[in-house]
Amino acid sequence: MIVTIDGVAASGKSSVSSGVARALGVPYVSSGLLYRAATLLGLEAGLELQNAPGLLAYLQIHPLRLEPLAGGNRIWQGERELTGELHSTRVDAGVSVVAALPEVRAWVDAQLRALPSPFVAEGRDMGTNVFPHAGAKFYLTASPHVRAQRRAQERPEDVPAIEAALIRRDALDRVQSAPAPDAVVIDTGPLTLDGVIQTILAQLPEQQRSRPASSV
Ligand SMILES: Nc1ncnc2c1ncn2[C@@H]1O[C@H](COP(=O)(O)OP(=O)(O)O)[C@@H](O)[C@H]1O
Ligand SMILES: Nc1ccn([C@H]2C[C@H](O)[C@@H](COP(=O)(O)OP(=O)(O)O)O2)c(=O)n1
Repeated sequence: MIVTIDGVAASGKSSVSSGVARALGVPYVSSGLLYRAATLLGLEAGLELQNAPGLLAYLQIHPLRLEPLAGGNRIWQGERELTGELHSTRVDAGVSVVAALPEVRAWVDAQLRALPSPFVAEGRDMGTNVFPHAGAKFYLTASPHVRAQRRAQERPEDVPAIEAALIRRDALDRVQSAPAPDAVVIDTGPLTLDGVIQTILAQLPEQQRSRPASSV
């Protein structure tokens, strides 16, 4: 079975997906990391981020490999691990431009659809576009201020600067970020991380919840 967890930036998608995936004993798949890695490579290559043909040609020559694990996803370009470089302010600022390119979206979607299920997939359009037949779909929200306060633990900027950047990115990502009509929408603002994870686990079909945890 595929479980999708979509939502706005810093709503808790990757932390929640990791917790749900661990409980189910399956990997989780971070689609955002592929957009982030494409952005990093485009910036490093000095490409205009709107230049879809140039970016795709570069990605064909330097393919990326996503390693989905329950504990955290890793991403590689050959022997080089990019994971630790993907959550910088510079990548945050450029990634929405890259994610708006239909050619790049098709490239990401093809990689995701080639992955063997079961898994938990997180991003923006997992439940709408990439895995519309997923067995369970969730969509996480929280106010920009709550999200900025959370992100401030991980970024050097202060809360107002992070909040402004999140609002800007919400607007740029809006097209692909609508919840699936059959997704359960969860406001994570009043909940702890574990509270969100338990809310999702409680709504999964019984046979899914009782899967023994494996060592993924
Ligand atoms: N319900 C929650 N309560 C408090 N902090 C949370 C909650 N959900 C996520 N966080 C924290 O907020 C930050 C952003 O979460 P993350 O999983 O990276 O979000 P996303 O993948 O949507 O960008 C992380 O530091 C995470 O630990
Ligand atoms: N399925 C997806 C996943 C991410 N994106 C875009 C939107 C976001 O701005 C970036 C980065 O997404 P990611 O989930 O890694 O990060 P945030 O939670 O937004 O901080 O990629 C997308 O358009 N579609």
